[in-house]
Amino acid sequence: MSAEPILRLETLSVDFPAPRGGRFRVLDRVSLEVGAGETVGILGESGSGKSVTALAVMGLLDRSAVVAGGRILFEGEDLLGLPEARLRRLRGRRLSMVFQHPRRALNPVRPVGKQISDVLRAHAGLSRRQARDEAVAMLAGVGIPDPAARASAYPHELSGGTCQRVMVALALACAPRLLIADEPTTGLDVTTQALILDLVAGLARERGMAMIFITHDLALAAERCDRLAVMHAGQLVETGPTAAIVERPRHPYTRRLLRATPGTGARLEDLVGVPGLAPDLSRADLPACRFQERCELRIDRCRTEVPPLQPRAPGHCAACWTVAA
Ligand SMILES: Nc1ncnc2c1ncn2[C@@H]1O[C@H](COP(=O)(O)OP(=O)(O)OP(=O)(O)O)[C@@H](O)[C@H]1O
Repeated sequence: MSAEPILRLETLSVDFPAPRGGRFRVLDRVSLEVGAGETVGILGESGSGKSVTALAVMGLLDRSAVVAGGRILFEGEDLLGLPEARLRRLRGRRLSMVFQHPRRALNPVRPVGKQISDVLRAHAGLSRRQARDEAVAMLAGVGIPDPAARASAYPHELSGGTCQRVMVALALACAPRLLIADEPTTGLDVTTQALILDLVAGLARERGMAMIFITHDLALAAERCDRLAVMHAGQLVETGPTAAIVERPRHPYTRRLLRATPGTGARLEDLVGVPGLAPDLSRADLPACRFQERCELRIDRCRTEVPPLQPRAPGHCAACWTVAA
């Protein structure tokens, strides 16, 4: 990775109000780096904290969330505590996100071409005409046929796949330094999925953009990402180069995930290989390693002391008391 990563999360912790009063920790000291031109896949079961991590970076966490500690360094600047106006300027210009549900993320009462030209005008200072032409060119760039006509369509007039392409065009409109794609192809057919992922990967390579790819689909992440970060119940348990993790996973949870993944398209929740449920994060007696109760290798220490993320091979770290190297 280049000397200075585009994004560096340092021991980021996020709490939400607990149903019975107090707070519970949904992100527990998460540290992660993403370099220029690099795609990092964040993997984990539902509720493991992938979206909360993404929303924290974007400054779009629910108002009830409390950032309990850590830093979010974007190009060296801590995003936490930045005034909202400055964050808003960063979003869409240097930081962008493709959401899980494009129809919900797009403005339903504005034609899609206008939504893209709004971004171009606000952030790149283009004239109305330049922005309109550029928006049509961007729709063509994401493979939408007859882009000039589609530019004046409203989201409800377009298919799910086309809306997702519009989201990608919107997210890339101002050539961000970091793109976060949260399950960007959920609900799309395999062909459209591959087209969209190829498109984003191509642009990322071309522009040296950093990318975070959030998914449940381990096989897809293995195919698309340079590095992987595996999360379980709000804790980052393993991170490293994709090939190293796939060939020799160190954390017992990652090993189970790999054993449970027969091939591309398999979704973790469909599989039986990871026994037990992730713990209820609002429980008062949560073990220090949140995988402890599901782990066949557990020792007493796992209940009381959080294992640090430690290097096991170059660039490959795992947080576990029981794996030696
Ligand atoms: N607004 C909120 N209020 C309370 N708890 C929340 C809120 N948003 C998320 N959480 C909790 O934070 C935890 C992490 O959720 P998150 O959405 O990040 O998981 P995820 O890994 O992205 O899951 P999925 O794959 O299902 O999207 C979960 O326990 C979830 O219930």
